[in-house]
Amino acid sequence: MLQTRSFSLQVIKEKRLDYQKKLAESKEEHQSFYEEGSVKRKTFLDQLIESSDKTGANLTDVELRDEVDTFMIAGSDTTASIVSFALVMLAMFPEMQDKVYEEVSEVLGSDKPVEWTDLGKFVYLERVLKETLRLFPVGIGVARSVSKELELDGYILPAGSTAVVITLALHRDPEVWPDPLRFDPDRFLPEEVSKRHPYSWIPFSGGPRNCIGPKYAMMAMKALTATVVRQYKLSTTYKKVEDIKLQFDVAIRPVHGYKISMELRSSA
Ligand code: HEM
Repeated sequence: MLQTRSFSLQVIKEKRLDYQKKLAESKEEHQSFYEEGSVKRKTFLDQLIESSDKTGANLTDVELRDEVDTFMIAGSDTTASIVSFALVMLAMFPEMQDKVYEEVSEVLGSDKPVEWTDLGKFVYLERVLKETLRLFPVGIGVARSVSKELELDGYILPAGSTAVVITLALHRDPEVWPDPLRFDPDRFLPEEVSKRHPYSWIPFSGGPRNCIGPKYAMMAMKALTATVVRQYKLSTTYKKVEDIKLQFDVAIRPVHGYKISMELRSSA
């Protein structure tokens, strides 16, 4: 981790020097540094360096690195972990795996790679991923500091205290989710969703400081899961959701690993 962080810092220093050099050149030549309107896209780091400079925020290299790290950790570990849990679920429930395979084959045909325009058509896969996010919501909960005294359901939360919502407990509450340990993607059929409180499913948290990446995350998870299921048949020694004992580090993880066997499909 330390090595990665010093590597990130090195990249940031170089990018920043590059930015300053190009900025000076473009001022001399009265050109836009980033070729506005052209097809050339800025990377996330380019955008950060530029806006830090233009807005006068003047983030230090370490602050920039922390922003980049937040994106990398918040955006990649989370998605990877949900896809891994989803693959375990599909391995555990072969009839659901078949359904996903059929959907993916129908949309993609025999050898077309997944494209952005295909993702909206993976409706059953989306329900599978949502049900996975319910049972294994990555972050165990979300915390907020209480800025002024608040009465909630007859309880007083004093100013200065910390309020924590344990997402995992909410997502497995039998009053909200009947038979909560049953993996059932059809809980996310529109007619079922409309029966529940909008905040009964909050894997990305809620309110003004919720996750910024749900749409991108869903796209990435669909693309990855579809690509794997299309090529491999999955199986696992796990028999039921209760068998997956969880440990809580920064994210929820299975104590005994994801335990998936993959067999290349004959049509792949
Ligand atoms: C399955 C994938 C993901 C899950 C389950 C997830 C979940 C969460 C949760 C629970 C929070 C805490 C929000 C709060 O405190 O209320 C959060 C924050 C955040 N997430 Fe995600 N996330 C995912 C993917 C992503 C992706 C793909 C990105 C970036 C592209 C991202 C960027 C962020 C950032 C920057 C924050 C901090 C927001 C803030 O403090 O204002 N996340 N995420």
